[in-house]
Amino acid sequence: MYVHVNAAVSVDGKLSSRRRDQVTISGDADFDRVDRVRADADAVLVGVGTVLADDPHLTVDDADRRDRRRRDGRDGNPARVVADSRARTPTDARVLDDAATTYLLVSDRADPARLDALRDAGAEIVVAGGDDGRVDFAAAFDALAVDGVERTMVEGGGEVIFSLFEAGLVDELTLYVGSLVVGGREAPTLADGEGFVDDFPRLELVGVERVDDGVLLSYEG
Ligand SMILES: NC(=O)c1ccc[n+]([C@@H]2O[C@H](COP(=O)([O-])OP(=O)(O)OC[C@H]3O[C@@H](n4cnc5c(N)ncnc54)[C@H](OP(=O)(O)O)[C@@H]3O)[C@@H](O)[C@H]2O)c1
Ligand SMILES: Nc1nc(=O)c(N)c(NC[C@H](O)[C@H](O)[C@H](O)COP(=O)(O)O)[nH]1
Repeated sequence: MYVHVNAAVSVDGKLSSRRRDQVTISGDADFDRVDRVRADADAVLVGVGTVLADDPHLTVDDADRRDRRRRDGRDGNPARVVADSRARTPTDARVLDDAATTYLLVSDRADPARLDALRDAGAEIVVAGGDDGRVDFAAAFDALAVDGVERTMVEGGGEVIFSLFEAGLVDELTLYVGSLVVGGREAPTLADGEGFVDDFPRLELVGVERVDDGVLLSYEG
């Protein structure tokens, strides 16, 4: 699985405010770039924290890009994937509408009745639990690959992105740094989780570009 993490942060590295509601950091050009990255992916992945906070749709906005995908024999939108160990995704979440296939990655601790309700709402359930009761991403990606998902774009949030770095699964990171200060010790950052104390993952900086009123940094994992 090729894993491309994309996120937008404030100058102080925050994904959103301490209220954890969505903060618009990207400008129009960056959102258009995000749409292009989505259109190139087989799947777009977020954690359930992002679903609960933002209720994202995770589809391709640009009709030409969707048409191009269909001409290439693909679905108009990439699949949507939610890391959701305990099946907390609301059954009326926007990711569960019929615009694309949606996989929920759950652990074996998820309540079977919740799973039935989510299946009825259109979700494909993938059980891939790790020893810590959370999603084992390596196992989940192997399961998705069987369905032809070879390229996944990850759109956050900070808990999921930390776990992917911890598991050594990040191939590429694009980070838009907007020119605003958010602050807040409880505000989510690019990589939260437990944090590293040694053996810090190192990335290779491969691109720096001014976009909107911010900077797009491109890294290889
Ligand atoms: N600026 C941006 O680019 C951007 C992008 C996305 C999100 N955001 C913001 O980020 C915030 C949400 O981020 P978040 O960090 O709270 O949530 P998140 O990373 O989207 O989701 C975290 C949840 O995913 C579940 N999960 C399942 N398996 C996991 C694993 N192996 N590792 C980590 N998590 C796993 C956990 O819940 P369970 O234990 O219940 O499974 C965990 O609490 C919101 O404020 C949103 O607006 C900003
Ligand atoms: N690239 C980017 N710039 C931002 O300023 C911002 N706040 C996000 N946030 C990502 C988060 O996952 C959002 O929930 C989805 O970008 C919403 O996706 P939809 O438009 O609903 O498909 N992403």
